[in-house]
Amino acid sequence: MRYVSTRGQAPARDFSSVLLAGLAEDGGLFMPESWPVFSAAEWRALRGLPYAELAARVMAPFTEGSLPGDTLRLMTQRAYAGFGHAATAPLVQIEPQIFALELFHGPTLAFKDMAMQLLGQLFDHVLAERGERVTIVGATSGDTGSAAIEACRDRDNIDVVILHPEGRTSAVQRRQMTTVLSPNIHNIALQGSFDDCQDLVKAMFNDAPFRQEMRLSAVNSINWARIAAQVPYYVAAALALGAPERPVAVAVPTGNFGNVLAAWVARRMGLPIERLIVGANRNDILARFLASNDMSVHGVAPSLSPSMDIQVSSNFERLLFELLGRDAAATTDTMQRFRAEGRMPVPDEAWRRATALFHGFTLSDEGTLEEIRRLHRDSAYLADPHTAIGVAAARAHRPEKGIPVIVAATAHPAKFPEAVEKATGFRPPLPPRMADLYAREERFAVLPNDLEAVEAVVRGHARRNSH
Ligand SMILES: Cc1ncc(COP(=O)(O)O)c(C=O)c1O
Ligand SMILES: N[C@@H](CCOP(=O)(O)O)C(=O)O
Repeated sequence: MRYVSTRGQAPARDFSSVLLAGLAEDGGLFMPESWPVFSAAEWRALRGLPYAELAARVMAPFTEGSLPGDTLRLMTQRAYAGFGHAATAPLVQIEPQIFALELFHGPTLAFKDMAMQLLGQLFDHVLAERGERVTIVGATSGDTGSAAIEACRDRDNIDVVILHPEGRTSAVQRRQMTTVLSPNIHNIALQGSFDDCQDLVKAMFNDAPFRQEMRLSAVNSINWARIAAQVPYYVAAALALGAPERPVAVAVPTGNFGNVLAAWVARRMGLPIERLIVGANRNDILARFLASNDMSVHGVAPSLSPSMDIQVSSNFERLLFELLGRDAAATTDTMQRFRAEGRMPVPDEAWRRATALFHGFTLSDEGTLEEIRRLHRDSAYLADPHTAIGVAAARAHRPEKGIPVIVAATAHPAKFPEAVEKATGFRPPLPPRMADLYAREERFAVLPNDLEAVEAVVRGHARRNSH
């Protein structure tokens, strides 16, 4: 499989090169040159397979030409071996028609592990094969950072620098990152929002000499490998609920638009997903876009679902590219105007095409607490604030009877104990292996929102590269 940039000015690349590059050299995001489509018989053949096997088969078209099928299979087996649930991503019915797809049984208790554990394997393999090393720079609103750190800690050929917005993650999320004292792991608490962190990461990639010198690589969902590794769980869930004979809907608590885009990709591959429901907190730019074609940035406001405190959703560019008929020049122009004016001018017919499939929903903090309370009371289900928004979104946009809704349950409630306790009176405990999290030493640097300052710190850490 070859990949092209949404901005049309970077050379096409294979999967391994896309993995290492992260962002395309022209500032765009990589997309498959064409979409693989599975037939109904091919979907049926995946039904009931162990998750690692299913994941390898679903991802195979994306890695074709870069990785032999057996190598990929070995990696998926290793990636999911350490998960805390035999089903890897179990599907739990929480009310009529609504099912939680629990994606939080990995080492850091959030859905990011589903892709990141595999990315760790992929980086190992490709870097060893090429005899190269990389400096990973990542932005996190709380979960990507710890999942990346967990997947890449103690690697000789990878340095990891993660930027999180100072004071805007939960304490558990922050400590999961900052208490990892491995020599190749570095945390920066940025005086700004997640959007500022993500802007700085992109700015480092767009600084060509710096990017080259540091051999930068990405673990955010700007990296296509992240999206590809998030497709299989939608396939597994849909098959379990009767696909390909029976259509399903998918509801996703959304921030950077990566997780819901992965569901869109599954649909593009022929999985019968009837609708995609996008849940938002008060940072509701995507819901506003879907309701009235208003994609304007209002500034990031803190909420009880901090991982979704995002206004500029990177992966929207991938959908835009498709909505504009893969017109890279129009995509570039639209993205540049968005950056310059803070408002994205999406043509009306493209917006209508989006709204035929995507439905938006916004929930306040009070609504989120009420939803956590309701799920606990009526379904004996303990949801974290992000998952609660997904469930409320599913209920608000529930399709006709007979079409089940898969809700991406994106984090374990123990990552957000204060919110869950406030709603239910019950404080979910961390698993025993994390019981001493609050007693562990933390290490991180606090930096202003300034590219030069951040690049200096990255350079300092990546200097190990030349030894
Ligand atoms: C717990 C949780 N839920 C939802 C989201 C939003 O997912 P996405 O950024 O893929 O839209 C995130 C962060 O990405 C998250 O960590
Ligand atoms: N919510 C994320 C933000 C980054 O998203 P990503 O999927 O692009 O890595 C987080 O928790 O860090």
